[in-house]
Amino acid sequence: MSSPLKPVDKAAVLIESLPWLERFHGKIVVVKYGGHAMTDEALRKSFADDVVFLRYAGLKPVVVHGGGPQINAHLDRLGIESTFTAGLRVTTPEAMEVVRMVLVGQVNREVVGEINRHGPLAVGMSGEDAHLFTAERKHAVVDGEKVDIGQVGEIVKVDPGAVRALLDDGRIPVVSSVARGEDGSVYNVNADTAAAALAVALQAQKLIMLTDVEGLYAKWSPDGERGEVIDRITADELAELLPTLSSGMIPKMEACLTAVRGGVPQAHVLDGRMPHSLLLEVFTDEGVGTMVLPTP
Ligand SMILES: Nc1ncnc2c1ncn2[C@@H]1O[C@H](COP(=O)(O)OP(=O)(O)O)[C@@H](O)[C@H]1O
Ligand SMILES: CC(=O)N[C@@H](CCC(=O)OP(=O)(O)O)C(=O)O
Repeated sequence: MSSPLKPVDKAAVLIESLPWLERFHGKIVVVKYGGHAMTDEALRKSFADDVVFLRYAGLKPVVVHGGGPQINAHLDRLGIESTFTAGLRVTTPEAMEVVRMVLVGQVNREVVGEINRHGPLAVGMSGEDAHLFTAERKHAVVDGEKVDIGQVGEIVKVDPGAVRALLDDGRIPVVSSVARGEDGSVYNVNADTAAAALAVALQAQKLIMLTDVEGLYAKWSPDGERGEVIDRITADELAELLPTLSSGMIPKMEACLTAVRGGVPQAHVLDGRMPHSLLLEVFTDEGVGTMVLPTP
């Protein structure tokens, strides 16, 4: 295959990754793979290639996947209405059955299958397996008021033993964001929230969120307003900005804040629609998207 790059430029690209390879060798990176970044076949393949690349480059990637659009499609097919409050799906017992079926039975299998085209690397798990996530019922807060949103869970305990065992065995854990309560109830956990909780429990070096925008816009409205993409923000600055955010960015940026305040050195929001954004973030000097850092 011919390439527009001269050999010397190819070598420059490869060598640019050396400091990052050194820095992240053997380190855990939690990647949140959003449902919007998996709607296209080519993107699913490039995501799987990137995760396998990270693994063979000596990092320890852990994937936590979402599947919001896939759940919506299934609920539509069944004629079940679904709404979101503060970025979280209001989850009736009927919707919970669909959420679990789609995340664990469909999306998880697809992500595992795509990665395993490269070899026996990925192992799928639900947050219910080996008590990975224990959750309690969560309420949303809208205009200062507590609002009931059904079987939505807030993670109160993470037991990452099974994930660590898979990493020690050289595997790539692929986790669905469904959790159990102490009382045996099943909960729908936002996948960003689940990824952050796992990144903290594993003391990951990075949390990377792949979504359907370039990063966090300084200004955003549903009718098309877009400000600049914020390339770096500290935890304290983000905490100040949080009350002004809307829709899916609320759980996503809350998750970045939880991760960084919980000891993860960097959390990133990247454009999952751009092929190989994951590799560019980890292995190049520029970085892409929005990076959240601890407040110095
Ligand atoms: N300030 C903002 N910057 C970027 N996106 C925003 C912002 N506020 C709200 N959004 C919305 O949040 C969406 C991402 O959240 P979500 O749809 O939950 O993604 P995912 O499925 O990847 O988790 C964006 O597509 C955009 O519509
Ligand atoms: C409570 C809640 O909102 N759960 C999410 C879980 C999936 C998810 O988070 O998917 P994305 O990452 O693709 O948005 C939902 O039901 O859609």
